[in-house]
Amino acid sequence: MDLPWQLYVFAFLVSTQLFKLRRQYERRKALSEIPAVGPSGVLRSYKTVWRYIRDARSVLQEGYQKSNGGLFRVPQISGWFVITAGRHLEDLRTAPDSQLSLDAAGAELLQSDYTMGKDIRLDTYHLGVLRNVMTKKLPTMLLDMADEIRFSFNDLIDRKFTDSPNEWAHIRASEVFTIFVARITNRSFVGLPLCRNDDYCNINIYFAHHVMFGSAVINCFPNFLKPLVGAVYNKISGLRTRIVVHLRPLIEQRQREKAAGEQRSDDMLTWLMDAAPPGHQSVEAISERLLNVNFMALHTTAMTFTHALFHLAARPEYIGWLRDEIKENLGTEWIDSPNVLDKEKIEKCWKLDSFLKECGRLNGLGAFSLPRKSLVPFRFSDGSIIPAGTIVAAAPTATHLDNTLFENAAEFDGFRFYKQRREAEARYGAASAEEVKCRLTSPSAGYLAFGGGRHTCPGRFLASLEIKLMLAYLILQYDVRTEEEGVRPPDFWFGPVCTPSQSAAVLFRRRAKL
Ligand code: HEM
Repeated sequence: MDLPWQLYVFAFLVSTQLFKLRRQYERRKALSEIPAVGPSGVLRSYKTVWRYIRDARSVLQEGYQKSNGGLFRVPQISGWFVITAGRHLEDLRTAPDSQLSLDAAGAELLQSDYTMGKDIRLDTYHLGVLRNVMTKKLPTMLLDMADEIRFSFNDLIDRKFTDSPNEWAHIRASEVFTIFVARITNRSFVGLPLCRNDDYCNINIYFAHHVMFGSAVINCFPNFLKPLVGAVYNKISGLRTRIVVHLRPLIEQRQREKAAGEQRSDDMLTWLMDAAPPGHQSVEAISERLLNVNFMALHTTAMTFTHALFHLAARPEYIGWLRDEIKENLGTEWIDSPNVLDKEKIEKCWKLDSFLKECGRLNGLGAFSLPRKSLVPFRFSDGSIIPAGTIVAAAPTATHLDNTLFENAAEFDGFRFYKQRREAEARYGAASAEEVKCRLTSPSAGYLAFGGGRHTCPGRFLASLEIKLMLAYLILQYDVRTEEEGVRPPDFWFGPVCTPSQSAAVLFRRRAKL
């Protein structure tokens, strides 16, 4: 008797799921030595999974405190994540990619092969461009960014004012400053006029939603169905195709200019085209690469800026202190003539640097960071072992609230790092390792806003410069306050992800004189 084909498919599906469950069971057994947050039984651990979805920050905080600087694990729908602190965090930061891999973690957590495209994992040439080319070009990028900042403040903020004197305009900060950052960043990624094109900016902004939502959907399906679900999802979303429509004319023009030996634009698009190895040079591949670089650059920078703006608006005393420092180091001429700016002058604003670092300490991107997947059984320096296939990460919020790392850790002190830096300078000299450690862009085992170790964010120098310039312009040109005076709008948390309030407004008032 012939069995119906549906039965074969059913048997295949059941056996792949059983195989998966068996692997999960073995991994669960291998991790049983590591203390768990909440009950560790298969069914009872789901209580903590639910708690994690609603309030990941407190789950990670509880694990961090109970483990006393050791490893701990938190349950997820798909198994357990192992979280590091102290010396284990140092192991995580320094482990080679062949043992603890960021790309493999991205492939699992973000389903990057389907949401972002396989190319970005198969060849990471964009990292070389960010670390080497972009960082050297910052002094010239700065001038373009300053010009775009002036345009965007005129276009997106000043238009909200009528002519009445002393007027306060309500600005929905998250929404407006995400558009700001998309324009300013893309001024040095693709130049004018594309950086001001609304559709182009929106594609880049919504790509983050595409990745986050897509990974949640695709993760619900068994591995063998993921390519199909991924293809359907990309077709429906359409963003990866739409970006090519905007970039094709620019890329083809630059290809023609290069062939003719002509002078080409000096921007991210050109640098990526020059660095792309064979097999990654098509218009589609370059467009996708730039879309992915934007994915990593835009929301991170916009959220960091907005968090800082909310702190500033709730604590007006800082506005005066920072204004004095900005005037002293940058003057005011650059507001109308960006050409007079230089990077060194901005770097002299130590109070601004410290203020931003403190904002990043207390209000970062979330409670879970530095995700890595173990490709082999990984041994920590104290001998603890996690099996291959485990997701391991750090808990930045809990680390940043650790009183043994930061005095009065729960308190906001905008000049905390400024005071430490002045002290380090006096004791060990300017540019000493101790002084450098206090800077916004210096990661450490206790400061994780930009990740750490071999994968420390390569865009942090650009982000720092961009945010400082935006804030400097804002502080010189406007007074700001929160809707409820002195009260910072509460952050929005979903699972381990933190964003500044999406609905809160900041009140802006134009200053009569600088
Ligand atoms: C304030 C803004 C930013 C914050 C807070 C931030 C934060 C981070 C964090 C936490 C990581 C993970 C590091 C790790 O796992 O160890 C990361 C990685 C990364 N960031 Fe940023 N980032 C920012 C801006 C940018 C910008 C502007 C760019 C690009 C121009 C960028 C490009 C990247 C890339 C490519 C990676 C992956 C590095 C790798 O694979 O080795 N980021 N960033």
